[in-house]
Amino acid sequence: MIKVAICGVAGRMGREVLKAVLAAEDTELCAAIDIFNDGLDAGTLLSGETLDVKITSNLAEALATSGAEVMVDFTDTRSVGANVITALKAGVRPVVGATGMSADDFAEVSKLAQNKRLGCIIAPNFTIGALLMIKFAAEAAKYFPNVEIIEKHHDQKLDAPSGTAIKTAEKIIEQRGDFQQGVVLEEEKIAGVRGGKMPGGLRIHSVRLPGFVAHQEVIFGDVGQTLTIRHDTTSRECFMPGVLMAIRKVLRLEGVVYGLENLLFE
Ligand SMILES: NC(=O)C1=CN([C@@H]2O[C@H](COP(=O)(O)OP(=O)(O)OC[C@H]3O[C@@H](n4cnc5c(N)ncnc54)[C@H](OP(=O)(O)O)[C@@H]3O)[C@@H](O)[C@H]2O)C=CC1
Ligand SMILES: O=C(O)C1=N[C@H](C(=O)O)C[C@H](O)C1
Repeated sequence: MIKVAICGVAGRMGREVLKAVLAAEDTELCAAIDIFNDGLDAGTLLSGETLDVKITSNLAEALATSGAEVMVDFTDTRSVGANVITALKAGVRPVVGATGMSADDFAEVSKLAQNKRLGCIIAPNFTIGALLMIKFAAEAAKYFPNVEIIEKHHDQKLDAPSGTAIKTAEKIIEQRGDFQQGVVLEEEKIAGVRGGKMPGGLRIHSVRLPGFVAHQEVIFGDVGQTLTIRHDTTSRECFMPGVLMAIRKVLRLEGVVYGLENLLFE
């Protein structure tokens, strides 16, 4: 059994991971971490059945006393870097779902994972649909270098753009090299109206509204035609096969793997 600590366990994704870890035959919940609910049994987050694992806000202590082998983090952009650094220092392998880690924290995490020879998976998106969308978008960019990304999420999301949109843009930019899109003389009459600008002029537009879960369109344009690659998430269960795969694979890795595509499409 793989001993798993879940950080951010009381959140939308944390609860889903809790269900998945309890249901899988080869994983076992050993620690449950969240800011509030200290001392409550983790089972209260689901049906109320006692799991004999108390929720705690003290990550370092939870990792030191629970025998955790893997820490799954679905906290948020503000906390994820520090949590992952704490896990690696404790010799625990992180599977990171929370998006928006700072570049400085990413660099420190990479160095720590390498020096300690510990696996660490940082995955902006765990769904097969999104991974295929990114793969197909990178392929299309060879032929359609003009492209913009629209991502739509629920209105409680803290980071913008989404980690998935950033990853998609990075893969497209890798394919199209120094290509520059758009008109140099363009003027924004309302600041931000053209979205966020990535290298080469690739724009990302972030929509935040109740009613959405997670959605993205990658729109390619050429003379007289457009091509749209679109992915829609309608519930959070779809992330779980990827999370469980990462929990299993991280045990055999050394260093950081950024993006599940590196493990799926090897
Ligand atoms: N990689 C992927 O496939 C996916 C990634 N995500 C990402 O996962 C993250 C979580 O999303 P979601 O579940 O919707 O968010 P939620 O806000 O529902 O959950 C986050 C939880 O983490 C808690 N938390 C925040 N900081 C800490 C900390 N330092 N220690 C312990 N717990 C903490 C929050 O507590 P409180 O509410 O009190 O602040 C909350 O319970 C986001 O970054 C999101 O972008 C989401 C879906 C899929
Ligand atoms: O916050 C979310 O909900 C999601 N976040 C991830 C991201 O930022 O890409 C993955 C998915 O889009 C859901």
